[in-house]
Amino acid sequence: MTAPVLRAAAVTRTYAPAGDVPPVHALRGVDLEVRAGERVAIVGRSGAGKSTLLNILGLLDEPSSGSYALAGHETADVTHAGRDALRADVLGFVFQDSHVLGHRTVAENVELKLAVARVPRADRAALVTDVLARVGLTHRAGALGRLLSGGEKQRLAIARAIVTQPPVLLADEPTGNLDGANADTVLGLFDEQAARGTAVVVITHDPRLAAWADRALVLDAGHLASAVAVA
Ligand SMILES: Nc1ncnc2c1ncn2[C@@H]1O[C@H](COP(=O)(O)OP(=O)(O)OP(=O)(O)O)[C@@H](O)[C@H]1O
Repeated sequence: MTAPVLRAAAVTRTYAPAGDVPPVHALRGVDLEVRAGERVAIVGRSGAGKSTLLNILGLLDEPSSGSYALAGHETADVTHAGRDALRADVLGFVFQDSHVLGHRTVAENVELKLAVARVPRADRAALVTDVLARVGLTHRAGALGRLLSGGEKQRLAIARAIVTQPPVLLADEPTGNLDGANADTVLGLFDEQAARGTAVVVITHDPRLAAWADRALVLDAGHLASAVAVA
């Protein structure tokens, strides 16, 4: 079996606020391995530690203890600059509110991601064209981001996240603001990406996403528990 593309081992994260406030043990020893092409949903109540875990998986935060390896790199051994490069090369992010740049066109929104990922300028236009076709936004390529509908914005967010063909796609409530049809479209795009070998990890309140994933895990008070039995 192939090595996991993402491996968290005994990860804890304790927030230690200043003053008399007691520390918060947001993650209490999380083990997680995800392989290429797997679709994993992590569900949990508000305050369970989902954002904390996503921040660590996305290299936006570091564990208090334990280890996290991404695409074969032990992240504790990576320099600050190395983390930025690793994030750009290995990760795609999709957030609930899409973070689309409203005053840039759809095509520019995608091209900016390629620039950050240091893709040569000469290669960018073809990649933008290809990914906009995949998410069904070819006809909106010249439209400003702020003029898109909610579903279109989320498809643009996905286009940006997948245009570099990252080995790992992390999504935070990716269907939270969408109606059923648009949510299905988003999950269909994730399916396609997983079929291309990307590991897709979705963090959500929505138990329906557990039914979509290959594997569903429950985060409860900082513990990541066994797969949920999906009805
Ligand atoms: N910067 C911080 N300082 C102190 N405590 C924090 C901080 N960030 C999160 N927490 C606490 O850590 C715990 C886990 O928070 P986290 O945001 O990871 O949960 P969540 O599952 O994402 O919640 P939600 O679904 O409501 O966004 C909560 O008790 C929260 O109050």
